[in-house]
Amino acid sequence: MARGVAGVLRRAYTSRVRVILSTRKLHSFRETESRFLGNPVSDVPTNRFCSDNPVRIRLPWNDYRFGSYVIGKVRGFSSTVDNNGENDDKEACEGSESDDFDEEGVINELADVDERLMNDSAVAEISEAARALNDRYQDPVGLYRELRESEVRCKLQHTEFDTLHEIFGYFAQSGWGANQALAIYIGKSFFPTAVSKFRDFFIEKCRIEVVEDLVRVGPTDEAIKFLFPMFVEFCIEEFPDDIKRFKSIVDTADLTKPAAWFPFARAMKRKIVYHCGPTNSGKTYNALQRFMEAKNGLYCSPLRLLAMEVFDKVNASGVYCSLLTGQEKKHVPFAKHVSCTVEMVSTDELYEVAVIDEIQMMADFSRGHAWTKALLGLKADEIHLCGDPSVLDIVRKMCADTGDELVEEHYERFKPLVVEAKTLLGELKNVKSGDCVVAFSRREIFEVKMAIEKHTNHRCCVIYGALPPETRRQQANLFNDQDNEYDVLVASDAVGMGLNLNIRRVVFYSLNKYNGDKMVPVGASQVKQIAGRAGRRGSSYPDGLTTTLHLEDLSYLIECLQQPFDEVKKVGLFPFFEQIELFAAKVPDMAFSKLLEHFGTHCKLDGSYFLCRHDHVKKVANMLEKVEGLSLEDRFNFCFAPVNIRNPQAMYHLLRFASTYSNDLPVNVAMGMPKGSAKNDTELLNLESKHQILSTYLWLSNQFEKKNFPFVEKVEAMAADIEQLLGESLCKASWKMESKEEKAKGKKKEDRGYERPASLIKLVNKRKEEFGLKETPNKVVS
Ligand SMILES: Nc1ncnc2c1ncn2[C@@H]1O[C@H](COP(=O)(O)OP(=O)(O)OP(=O)(O)O)[C@@H](O)[C@H]1O
Ligand SMILES: [Mg+2]
Repeated sequence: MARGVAGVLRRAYTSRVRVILSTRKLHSFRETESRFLGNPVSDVPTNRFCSDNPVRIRLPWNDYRFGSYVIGKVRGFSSTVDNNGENDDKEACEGSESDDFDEEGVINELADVDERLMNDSAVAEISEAARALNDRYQDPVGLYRELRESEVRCKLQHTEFDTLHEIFGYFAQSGWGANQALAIYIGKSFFPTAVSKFRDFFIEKCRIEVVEDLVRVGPTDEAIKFLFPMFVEFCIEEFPDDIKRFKSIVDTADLTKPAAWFPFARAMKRKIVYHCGPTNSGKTYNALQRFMEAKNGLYCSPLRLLAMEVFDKVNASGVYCSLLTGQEKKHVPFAKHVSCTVEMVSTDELYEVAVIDEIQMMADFSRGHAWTKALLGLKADEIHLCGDPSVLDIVRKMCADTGDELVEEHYERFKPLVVEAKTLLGELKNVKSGDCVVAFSRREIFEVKMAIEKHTNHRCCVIYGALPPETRRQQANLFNDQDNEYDVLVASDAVGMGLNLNIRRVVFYSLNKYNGDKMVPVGASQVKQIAGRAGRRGSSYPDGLTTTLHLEDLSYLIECLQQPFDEVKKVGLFPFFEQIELFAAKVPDMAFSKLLEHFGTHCKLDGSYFLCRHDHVKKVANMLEKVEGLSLEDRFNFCFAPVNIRNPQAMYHLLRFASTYSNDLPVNVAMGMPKGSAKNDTELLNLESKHQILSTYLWLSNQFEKKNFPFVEKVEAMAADIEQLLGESLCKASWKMESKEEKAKGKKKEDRGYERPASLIKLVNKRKEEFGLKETPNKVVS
């Protein structure tokens, strides 16, 4: 080893090396592990082994020298190093940080040696050394036993000692090692300590010839994989208490078999009917027909507004139906049917027919768990799912797991959606009666409304997320009613799901949206949902049109509408309170926000599920940390209250509600009521904000005992007053929008007429040129 092990290895890893290992040894390791833990092999968290997933390991020296990655495809513990060109594939390229490559450093070090040859020879050398190591010690567990029993202390040279330290240092930092160690319940935080204890043991006990062989392999993945089975045996003997403790934490965070959480639903033979198709194809209509025929039923909606629409329709057709949302319970006497928001689903009641609308929302990053829970847990003889085809495959898989019968019904749109190629040519004065102009921010919505009302004779209704559903409904009714002057709707994506409005044409004002961090193009499935509001069967405009304000956005719109539905591979899950409670018992004295984070890092999930994001919950949990005297369950409920975390006033009131509750005092809303409708945007925002606070109170009153929230009637009356004021304000709204800076400075913006924020979709411009979209005729897309 004339050039020194470390030098050779560094050079070796400038070329991409793939480590291929056999599954046989992995399996034998799993058996060892399950034997110890008393688990059948199948209970072991197999996802931790990543047996089919490439593992990307950052080499410790990357940071200061080569900046390259090694891709190891882990299939077991006997390893070979394979540097054939064919393995030098795109995975390696994806992960490589070749931009950081310190070329000068390499050149200095390698002097006049041909780098490629050097790498190849170095790799070959390691490969040879690793092969020799594995051939010589085919039974690492046996070797470990031998070391355990050995009385002899081996004498090491300085260089060997240093290289061993390098090897174990590399081991302690190995992502692969830390992941594999999870399978024997060595947690990631304990892993480096376990490795350092193992190093001390190894250095003390190891035979000199093993050390020499290992040193030849150096700080590489091969060395780790050789040492790993010994490490496992060592941990099992040395750290039984740590392993048991960690295992019990992991077991309480086990989300691997969500179907088993609902034994009653599992005991039933349920029939699942999947109404699968695009927007405006009659999916919800047909499911509701079955719902209304049943002797009792439950309809689960993605939106309060849609739950209200169904509540109205079902009652109007002579079937008594109650309404249940987080904020509102409208019990209709003798009703055996309920229209609810999906978060309010009870898995305790027995129904003949349940409908879960917009089932593709199972894949939603934050709310998906509510749909998953409804599908797995509802006790209904028949469950009708309405949705697009994106979750069809995963629903098939879930039904196979639960043993439910699945019937698929496929739908086509009643009438094709036609894209108007002419667009509005950038002029809002080209809007027509029955248009819905879609913008993705509150500010843009008002700018559009003002511009249309200033430059045309049309009057606009508005619908956006911050408005209470009652106000949205009132605006929707105003627009749907043909006997008034309000014939244009300006709306955000809040109009997107399932609603039936009298829309002739959906016009996209822009196709960019703020995602909480930056502006991004609106996703294809959302564009489809929104465009699908045009031309609903039974409305005044059964032929649907869609277009954009600007020609430059048109090709992106067409592209979205033509895109096939993505196939969803995973759906959302979230633990029940009881699971969090069990977990909390294992990690006492942990702050609730930390507890949620801890749960997130320790939970086990199988490949079809992901843990829903709960950043918003953690923010509220952080704020409520200073409120003492709340039980874990109370805290859990407060943290899930619907509150706009970006609204300080709303957060302040939630904090007050929680503090009052924790002192066992009746919770009240201390808030001045506005005297009249809004005369400017600040006053309108104030109305919206006040309504949100009242809405939070009402939601909490449904989670906690009535004695703690005794002012529900008063708060409902206040909320109704504000809804009234909001409705009046929106009809009268004709003020100019101010920017944040102008608001802060109290300055008026110079009137430059209508201006649109610059489009993000530069790509579209390019494509427009490519396809010469100016000549595009109207296009039927579905
Ligand atoms: N067979 C029918 N007879 C009369 N009206 C119908 C029929 N089927 C659907 N409709 C009406 O067509 C409109 C669209 O139907 P529906 O809401 O069921 O579509 P959808 O496929 O659920 O659309 P989305 O994906 O947007 O929710 C509704 O107003 C509905 O009442
Ligand atoms: Mg529908």
